[in-house]
Amino acid sequence: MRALPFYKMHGLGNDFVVVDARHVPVELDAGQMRRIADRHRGVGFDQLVRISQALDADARIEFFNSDGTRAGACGNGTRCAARLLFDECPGRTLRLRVGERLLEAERLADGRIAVTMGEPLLDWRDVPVAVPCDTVEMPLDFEDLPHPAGVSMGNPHGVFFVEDLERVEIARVGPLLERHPFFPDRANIGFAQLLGPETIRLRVWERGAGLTLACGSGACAALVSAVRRGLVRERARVLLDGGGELEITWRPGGPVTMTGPAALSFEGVLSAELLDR
Ligand SMILES: N[C@@H](CCC[C@H](N)C(=O)O)C(=O)O
Repeated sequence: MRALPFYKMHGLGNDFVVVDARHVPVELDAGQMRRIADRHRGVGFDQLVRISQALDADARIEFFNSDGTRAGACGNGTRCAARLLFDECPGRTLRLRVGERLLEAERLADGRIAVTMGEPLLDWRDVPVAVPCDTVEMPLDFEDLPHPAGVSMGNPHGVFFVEDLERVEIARVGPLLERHPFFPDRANIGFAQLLGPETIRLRVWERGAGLTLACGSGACAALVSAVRRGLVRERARVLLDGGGELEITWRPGGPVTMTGPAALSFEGVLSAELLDR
């Protein structure tokens, strides 16, 4: 494959290689993606984001984890793709096709991007989890962790509300929970601590990418779970490891909205050597 231009972007430190396949076909296999994701020999990313044409939207956005697997949603990556599209053609709103979902993005006057992420799926079969249950509090017994909540934002999330985030060994328990038989499609594992009536601190072990500095869909899942448990009302600031925050809102029965920054770090070219199959 010939050299391929890319954008290196991030949302609160959750970082992406973004490729534009709207005018040239870009097909990367899992091996190529893992090579590009390698932070020593490649470029490094948590997710690769591919923008392509859509018949029913301004663009189609797809996401791939650093282990080469596909992700059905990515909040921070969606804002980054929207930022590129807004830079190219400033306008009030964009419609983005992400899997089955049609998302809407808006660039605010302060430069942040607001995305309507669609409705959370809350049935146990939709998360999915292996055991029929109420996903507000799921019967997963794991060490001394409390029972998690389950949510799909187009991708699976388990959210554990803990008293003290510093006491959770995320790098150890994250991979065990990601691949726990309770989550048949694996899952993104969030650990949330309530800091106030409108403030949640969140750390996420991401499926297929490991511990990341931020996770947009994870922030949506945490807010939805906190609302369902009566811990917050319909809005919260979610503070992430990368610094900064996402503002998430959700009213039961409606879509989740996520607002936050999207940064362009640099533009580059993926070498033919890196893209060799
Ligand atoms: N970083 C993302 C979520 C990425 C997807 C995830 N690892 C999966 O496999 O579902 C975000 O900002 O939402």
